[in-house]
Amino acid sequence: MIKIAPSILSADFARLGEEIRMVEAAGADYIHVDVMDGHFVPNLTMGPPVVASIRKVATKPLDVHLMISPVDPYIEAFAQAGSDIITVHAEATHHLDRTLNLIKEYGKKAGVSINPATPVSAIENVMHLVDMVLVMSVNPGFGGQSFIPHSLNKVRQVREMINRQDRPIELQVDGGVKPDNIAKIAEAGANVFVAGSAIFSQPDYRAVMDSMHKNVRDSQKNPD
Ligand SMILES: O=C(CO)[C@@H](O)[C@H](O)COP(=O)(O)O
Ligand SMILES: [Fe+2]
Repeated sequence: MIKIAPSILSADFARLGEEIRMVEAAGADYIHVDVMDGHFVPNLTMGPPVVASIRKVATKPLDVHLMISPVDPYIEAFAQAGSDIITVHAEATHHLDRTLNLIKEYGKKAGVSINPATPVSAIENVMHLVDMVLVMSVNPGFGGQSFIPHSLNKVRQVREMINRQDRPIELQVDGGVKPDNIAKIAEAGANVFVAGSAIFSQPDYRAVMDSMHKNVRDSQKNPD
């Protein structure tokens, strides 16, 4: 079973509540919220007040992807705003172990993300602390970029690391995920798929998510 996390970065912000209700009705498993600071990534998006407003509308877990540095001073605000999963970048904090523990102290699920140029070894020593690993398949900062093919190797490596743990850890992929490449990414071992432009650029959100599920199912039935 795969999970789909629509990234609201590509939604119509003027109608954000309605967009969230629509993707939830269309089968979203998580609502993916991209937080950017104009420093760690070259773009600015939203902060805790917007997450708190989304919380009032969303019924699915809020999957908050923090692309901000420093990050520790903001964990409390994002936790109190109603995030369910808080994902931080390994590259954005000097003390990743401390940052992940901080998220857990607030009772939230902790995710760790790595950029395309970061080796999976960067997170080897924090696997015991995380509930989710996010492999970025584009350089973070913008929606609508193309999937970087080398990311598949990293997904395979992270899947092996997860399989060595004695508890379930989600493996999320974010960036350039589309109905036509999702099966390959699932085969590599991912189970949570962020998709922004692929969903919100189409008039029928359910049709996109259904085709994502179908393509993964078909490839599982007929490998190769
Ligand atoms: O974190 C990010 C970008 O930094 C993503 O969540 C994007 O918003 C995904 O958008 P698409 O590549 O699916 O259009
Ligand atoms: Fe994201």
